Amino acid sequence: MKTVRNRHAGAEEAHRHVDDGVIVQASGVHKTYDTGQVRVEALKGIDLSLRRGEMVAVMGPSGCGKTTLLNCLSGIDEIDEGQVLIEGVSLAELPDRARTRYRAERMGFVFQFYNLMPVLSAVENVEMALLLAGRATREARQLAMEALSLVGLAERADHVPEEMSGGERQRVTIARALVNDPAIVWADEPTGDLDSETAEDVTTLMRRLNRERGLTFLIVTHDIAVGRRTDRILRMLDGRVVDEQRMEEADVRPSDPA
Ligand SMILES: Nc1ncnc2c1ncn2[C@@H]1O[C@H](COP(=O)(O)OP(=O)(O)OP(=O)(O)O)[C@@H](O)[C@H]1O
Repeated sequence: MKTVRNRHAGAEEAHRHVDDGVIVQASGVHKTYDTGQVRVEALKGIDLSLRRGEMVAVMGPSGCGKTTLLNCLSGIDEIDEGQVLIEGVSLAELPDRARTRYRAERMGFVFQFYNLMPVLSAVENVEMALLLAGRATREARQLAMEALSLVGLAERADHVPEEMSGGERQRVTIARALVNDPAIVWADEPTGDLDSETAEDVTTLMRRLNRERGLTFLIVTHDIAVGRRTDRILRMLDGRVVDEQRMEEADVRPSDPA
C-alpha cells in the first residue's frame, strides 16, 4: 500500500494517486480514554485493512471497543498511537478544514438513532449532506431525490422524520450516507433500534447497495443476522481484534431480491 504524504494538497487530490483496492489500512492503533478518575484502554493495538467493495461487520461484547474503533478509523475521534490511512490518506495529518472536507465528500455515516434533523423533510435531510460538501442547490436536490428512490422512499421525500417509521428513517440515513458516492459508509448499530423484520429489510438494502454499487461498508453490530450477511466478521474482545470469520456465499444470499 502506497502512503501519500499529504501536506498542503487537498484530500481530494491525494486520494486520486492511490487506488490499489485498499480503502482502510490501520496499524498499531491505540486509544485510551482518560477522564481524570478512570483510564480506559479502549483499543490496544488494532491492525486491519478493508478492501474496496467489501462489507465487513465488527462484533463483540458490550464495551469491547467497537464504537471506539469506528470512531477512530473514520476520524471522528483521534488516536493516541498508530496510523489510519483512508484511501492512502492519513486524516490525522490533514489540516482541520481538509479533514472536514474529506469526511463530507468521501464518507457516509449511519447511526443507530438516525441523527436526522427533525425539522427537515427526508429530501432536505439527504441534500444537506451535499450542500455541506459544497454542491449547488439544484444538483443537490436532484441527487437527493435519486438517492431516496434508490432506497425506495421517493414518495416520502416531503415527510419529516417523525412522520416516518424507524425503518424508513434508517433508509433516509442510508440515502444520506450514499448520496455523495463515498469511498466508505460507516454504520454503528444500524439495526439496533429496529424490530427484526425491519432490521432484515435494512440489512438487505445495505447488502444490495454494496453489491450493485460496490459501496464499501464497515458495520458495528450486535446482531448476528447482520453479521452473517457481510463478507467478513471481525470479532473484538477487550480492545483487540481476536478473530476474523469469512462468510460463506450461502450465508450472504447472493440472490436477495432488490
Ligand atoms: N468518551 C469516553 N470516555 C471514557 N470512556 C469511554 C468513552 N467512550 C467509551 N469509553 C469506554 O471505552 C470502552 C469501549 O467503549 P465502546 O463504546 O467502544 O464499546 P462498544 O464495544 O462499542 O460497546 P457497546 O456494544 O456497548 O456499544 C468501554 O469501556 C467504554 O466505557
